Amino acid sequence: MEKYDVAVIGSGPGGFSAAMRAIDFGKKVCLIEAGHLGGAGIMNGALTSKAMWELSKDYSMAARVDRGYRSSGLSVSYKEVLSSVKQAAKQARLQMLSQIETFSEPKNEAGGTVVLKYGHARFVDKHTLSITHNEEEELIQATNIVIATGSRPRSLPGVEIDHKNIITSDDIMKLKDFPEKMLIIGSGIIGCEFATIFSNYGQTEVHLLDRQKRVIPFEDDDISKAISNSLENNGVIIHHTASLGTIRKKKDYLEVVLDFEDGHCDVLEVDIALISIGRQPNSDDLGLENVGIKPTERGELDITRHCALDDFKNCHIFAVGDVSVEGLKLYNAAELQGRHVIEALYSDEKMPLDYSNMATLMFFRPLVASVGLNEKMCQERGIAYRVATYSNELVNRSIAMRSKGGFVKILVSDDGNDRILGMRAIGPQASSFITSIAYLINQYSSLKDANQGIYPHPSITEGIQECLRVFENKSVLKPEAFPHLISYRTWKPSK
Ligand SMILES: Cc1cc2nc3c(=O)[nH]c(=O)nc-3n(C[C@H](O)[C@H](O)[C@H](O)COP(=O)(O)OP(=O)(O)OC[C@H]3O[C@@H](n4cnc5c(N)ncnc54)[C@H](O)[C@@H]3O)c2cc1C
Ligand SMILES: NC(=O)c1ccc[n+]([C@@H]2O[C@H](COP(=O)([O-])OP(=O)(O)OC[C@H]3O[C@@H](n4cnc5c(N)ncnc54)[C@H](O)[C@@H]3O)[C@@H](O)[C@H]2O)c1
Repeated sequence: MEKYDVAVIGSGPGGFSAAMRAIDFGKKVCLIEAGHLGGAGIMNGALTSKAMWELSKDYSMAARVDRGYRSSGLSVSYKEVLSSVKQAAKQARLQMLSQIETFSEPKNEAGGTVVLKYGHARFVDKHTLSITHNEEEELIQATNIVIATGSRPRSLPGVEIDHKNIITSDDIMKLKDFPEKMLIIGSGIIGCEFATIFSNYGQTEVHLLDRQKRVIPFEDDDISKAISNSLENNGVIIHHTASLGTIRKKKDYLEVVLDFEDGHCDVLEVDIALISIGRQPNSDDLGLENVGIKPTERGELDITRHCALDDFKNCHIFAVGDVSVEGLKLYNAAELQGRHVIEALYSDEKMPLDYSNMATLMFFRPLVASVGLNEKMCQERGIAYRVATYSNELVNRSIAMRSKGGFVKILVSDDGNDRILGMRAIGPQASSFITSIAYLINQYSSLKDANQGIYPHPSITEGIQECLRVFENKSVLKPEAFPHLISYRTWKPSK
């Protein structure tokens, strides 16, 4: 039986980063993958959806008629879009394979190596895994085992996903053409991202089912409202306070009944129904019963701040990424955890993981970036705060881009320390500047520290600068002159 220092189950961002950091510590690593190399980090997930988003954004830009140009004969082929998206996935996968090949033999003094085995891994005992591939079984042993098996789309009780007309995000790349009419069930990040992508192409009538009054319900109302408005401006028809009644399969279409909170129903005919109501951890069929590990009711693996499934000192089995209960279900969270578990095992790194400055991007039109606390979180935790918003409409770069809408919103603590607590930014380039605020949060910086920055002109980041100045009543443009574009308020918990 082959023996390894570390076996990693799953090659998504969590598993791959763990395997690569283990090489740095001179370890002999076995990386096991049952499906696509790179997991949802690449295929049917972060990379492929972002490639689709980028292409759809370019197309929608070319289709504009309000910028002094008008393209003629513009057309788009879903097949060719997919071909480009597949190329993107292939490029990233080949890079991973190149590195795996490079380290199949020791390359430096530390001497770490990695072998990739395709197959489904299950625990036989605490140090032994069986790997099944094409009905052949192999056993391997490892001192430490990292479970990085990720997640899959959650199904909707009573609705059979046929992967043709009733689909999940895993099936988007199997579609043959742009649907004429599409219903997206679930208005979380995946639902709103695909609503943005398909509406950007303008080939599909997109309906979005939202159980509540606002999409992206975990964000503050002003953010959710801005996202709702921008989706609607892009042509998406949002059915707020609706739940799915029935889906009936007809010969050429789906007949869908939507039940609304006020008691009325709407019947729609669509070609495709996309179910995007969250994701389910891949913790079943891992033989966890053989090693005494019981997932939570939701199927997640309950880990410590060092990603251990038991007391760290006595633990040989760890879990990272979407399968775990900790952190946000994001690419960067999985990668952070994968790196951390190996550093905690083989170095002096003993600080528990801190997710407070983890930034997120949501790929709508325009982009939404977030880091740290929002008003809802502060209110739930009873944290007194001051909050300011500053519209991009007052920022010269945004004016030059002829870009409409978008704003930054910053929260600072109202406890005399003026600590930066969080930021939300809606607008172009939000992805590139969110990390500057993430850094300030990580450094426990105050408003005074943050105001030391000198921002380049003309840049969208000048909106952050002005927003920070609003707290100290030092902004160049004043809330009194632009009450609908600049706001400031405070909140304290009631005693
Ligand atoms: C449509 C979509 C868009 C997304 N966009 C973003 C984004 O823009 N930004 C962002 O930060 N996040 C995004 N995410 C989330 C991100 O992709 C995940 O959080 C991340 O991939 C989780 O990484 P992971 O390593 O935990 O698991 P995964 O990436 O899911 O990888 C797990 C791997 O384990 C393998 N596996 C499972 N069971 C076994 C087994 N028993 N044996 C062997 N192998 C096994 C699977 O085949 C899979 O390849 C998106 C997700 C989706 C679905
Ligand atoms: N840009 C990004 O960072 C990015 C992009 C895509 C996905 N992701 C990750 O993928 C994960 C999964 O995304 P998701 O959008 O599937 O989940 P989600 O948890 O973000 O949203 C699910 C939505 O479905 C709704 N819902 C739940 N049950 C429903 C039902 N029976 N009927 C109608 N609606 C229902 C919920 O109210 C919620 O709005 C997210 O947690 C996110 O972290 C991240």
